[in-house]
Amino acid sequence: MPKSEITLSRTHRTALVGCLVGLCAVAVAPFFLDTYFTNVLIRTLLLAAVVMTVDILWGYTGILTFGQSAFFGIGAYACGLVFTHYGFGPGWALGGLALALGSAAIVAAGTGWLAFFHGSSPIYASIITLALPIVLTQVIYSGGSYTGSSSGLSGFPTYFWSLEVWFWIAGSFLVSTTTAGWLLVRSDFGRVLVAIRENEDRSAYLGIPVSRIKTMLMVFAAMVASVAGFAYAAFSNVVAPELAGFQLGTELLIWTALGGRATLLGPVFAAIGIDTMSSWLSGAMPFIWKLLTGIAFVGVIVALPRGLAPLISGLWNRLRPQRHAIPFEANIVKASATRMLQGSFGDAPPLRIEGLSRRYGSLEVLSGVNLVGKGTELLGVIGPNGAGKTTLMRCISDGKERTTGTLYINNVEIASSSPQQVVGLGVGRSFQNTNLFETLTVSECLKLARYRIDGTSLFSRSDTIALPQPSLDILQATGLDKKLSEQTQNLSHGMKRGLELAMVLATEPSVLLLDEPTAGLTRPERMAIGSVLTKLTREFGLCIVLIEHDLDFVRAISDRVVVLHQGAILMEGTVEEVVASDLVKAVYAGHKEEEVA
Ligand SMILES: Nc1ncnc2c1ncn2[C@@H]1O[C@H](COP(=O)(O)OP(=O)(O)OP(=O)(O)O)[C@@H](O)[C@H]1O
Repeated sequence: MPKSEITLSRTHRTALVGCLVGLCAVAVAPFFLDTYFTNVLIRTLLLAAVVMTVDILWGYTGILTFGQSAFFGIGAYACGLVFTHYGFGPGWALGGLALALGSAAIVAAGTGWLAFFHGSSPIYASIITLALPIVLTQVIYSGGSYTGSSSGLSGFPTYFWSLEVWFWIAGSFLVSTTTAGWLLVRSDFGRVLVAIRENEDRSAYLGIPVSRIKTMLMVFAAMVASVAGFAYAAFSNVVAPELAGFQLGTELLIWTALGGRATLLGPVFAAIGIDTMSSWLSGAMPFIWKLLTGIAFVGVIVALPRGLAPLISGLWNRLRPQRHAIPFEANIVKASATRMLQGSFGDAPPLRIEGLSRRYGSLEVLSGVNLVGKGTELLGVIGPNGAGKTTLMRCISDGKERTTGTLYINNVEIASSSPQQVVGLGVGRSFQNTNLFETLTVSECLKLARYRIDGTSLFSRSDTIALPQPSLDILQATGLDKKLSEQTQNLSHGMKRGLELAMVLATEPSVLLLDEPTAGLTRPERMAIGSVLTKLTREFGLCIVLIEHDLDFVRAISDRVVVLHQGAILMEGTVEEVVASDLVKAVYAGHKEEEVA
């Protein structure tokens, strides 16, 4: 059996064992607890499940959300409203639960649509999620006798099961959702979430639908929170605006931070510990308990900015006998019948630009650019600093960048397509600055690049990555094929550039935009990359647009050269024509604009 299969089954086995241990603990715990603590723990276990969703959203995906309390409140009020105003019984309970799930999903989808549009900043999403509980609380306040206004609803008919039964329901819910969350963050999809957190723009330029993934994640997290809220209302027989409020939303974040972001179990245990302790302190020291918890919170954040879980796992790793983890070994194979390997993208020129301009306020960075990039052609774009070369790349790879003009990729107008949609049209872009996912391994990065074509697994890790031949060539030329389980932050600069190129090629582009791909590389590394690029045009029919300052490199590999100067095309021709041109020499010598014109 290959190693990777052992790792894969290990993950699921660990999840199964963890789930069973958790369920056993839940089954026996009520027999060791008094009534007061059982009561407190039922609420705490339900809130811990909500904290787990906050950790997936914030810790793993980087969405700082204050809004999970709103979904908890939606679930609680769905229960309170249905049981108070409409009816009580199994049918009504199921109807209320469906209402909770549906309302939470719709509100979360609306919030995601508002917060995660292409180009929105993370702080914008935080402000939207901050507004959500505030708005919802106001809606509850203005609901009069229907919502119970500031007093909420209480005394409605519900299931008055014993505390043990409610404890088992809350505990099983927490254990099952946490097991699912644990498998999710360890799966291939979990790596996609980390990639979005680490470098959202780069993820989009690999064709990953960042906004859609974030919105879907928010919808599922909201649904889990709403079920917890529904169960809490049915158990406690009380709903109040505070359940949907901003204060609870902030507490959920604090518990996540204290437990340790992106550790999943840390925030879950922190929620259980802190909420239980707070309940005890509020009874034992009613006047100073908030001060004490505040001081403890500040102390932990200052001393342990990454939370408690990394400290505890560090201590545990020191104490237990050293065991070497089996690294996750990916099996790289050649992708069969890829579009690239067929070497054909039809008769139309892969890239056509007509009348392109880009303004930043009153500054016109590009004006009236017309350009055609043919298949099997390496088009060098040169020009002095600030000429507009990178802006040109940005306009080709993002439909919302340009001010005017029309762009076609393989005869399809890009209109106002987002970067991931432009990747779908066949554009691959590498960046001027090496732009990778620092904590992911080489194989995880390559798998990300195949997301658009091969999809991803939600609850498991696949050990096989199918790559097109040019990606395999780059891996071999740079030695990356021997470093598949290495984190990218440990790679040399040359290897990082190589990996970036291999990732872009893994998306199977027909138009490849390269912004100084050999900057900072040694001569042998430049030669290796140069020969791969030449092969890409000759054998695979790609249209490559290459920005370079190294004129010798451009001369060695380009079929045609375009000179940009002050946002306009100054000259276009063969390498020899451009190099011999007095106009170009004058531009590079820094002569005044009038002299050049
Ligand atoms: N977001 C922005 N807002 C305002 N001005 C910008 C913005 N981005 C670029 N510019 C300006 O546009 C001009 C062209 O920038 P660009 O990065 O495209 O040049 P370049 O030819 O790629 O230069 P280099 O070779 O130094 O990378 C510069 O004057 C730059 O200051």
